[in-house]
Amino acid sequence: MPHSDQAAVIALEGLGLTYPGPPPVTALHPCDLRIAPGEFVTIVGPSGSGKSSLLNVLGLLDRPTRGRYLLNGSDTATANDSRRSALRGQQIGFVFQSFHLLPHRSAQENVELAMVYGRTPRRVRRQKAAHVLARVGLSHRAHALPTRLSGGERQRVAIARALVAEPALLLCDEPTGNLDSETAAAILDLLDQLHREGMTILVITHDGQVAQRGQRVISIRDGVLTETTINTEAVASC
Ligand SMILES: Nc1ncnc2c1ncn2[C@@H]1O[C@H](COP(=O)(O)OP(=O)(O)OP(=O)(O)O)[C@@H](O)[C@H]1O
Repeated sequence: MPHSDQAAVIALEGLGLTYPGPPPVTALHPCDLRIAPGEFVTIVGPSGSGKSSLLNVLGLLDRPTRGRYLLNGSDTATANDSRRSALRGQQIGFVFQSFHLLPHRSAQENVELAMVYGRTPRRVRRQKAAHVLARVGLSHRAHALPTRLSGGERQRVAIARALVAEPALLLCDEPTGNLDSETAAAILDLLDQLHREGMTILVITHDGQVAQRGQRVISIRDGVLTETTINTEAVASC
């Protein structure tokens, strides 16, 4: 159980986003949110509620138009683009609905490629990739191409790739959106397992059942965040 005195992985302070237009559209109304290390948080909302806008801001792909966003203690709003790219690479592991794997590279190579921009020697890259593939239960398919893997196995590779740089946050965008319900449940079980191992996880989804797997469930509607289930001391207020 996270403690409120630990540094937050995500701290939003009066963060908001208005697209300039014309006409201007306020996609995110000013909100405060704190996610502590080791939490498993879901954000759920219908189409047009602001999920992608929030994901883009949290993933450092877009800048808020007001407020502050501290990622693992670093103030991202004042950072320049190259610092933000570095923070993104070091602190965030992304998991997408459609996996985004390189089709002509094996599972193992897809994971190794997530480390090529660092200074990790090849031998260590191989070891680390093998280790995370084992962690997601995919050692036996390490040398398969993505086209020879099932949807669930592809998402496991994508999760391994996201984990390999040891990010502070696993940021998942509709991680089960392309999977049948049984496979989706297995992927959510894997996220649960990673959470129990101490990973900080944020899942953004339109699916209420997926959202219920979170330790904290935050709903987003018309750009307003509201905490609906609170199992910890952490609080979101908007
Ligand atoms: N570039 C943009 N310029 C102006 N308005 C935008 C822009 N992108 C999104 N919006 C608007 O901001 C609001 C939130 O959109 P957003 O894409 O974040 O919602 P969403 O919850 O991700 O929707 P969906 O589930 O359909 O992808 C919507 O009203 C949308 O029309």
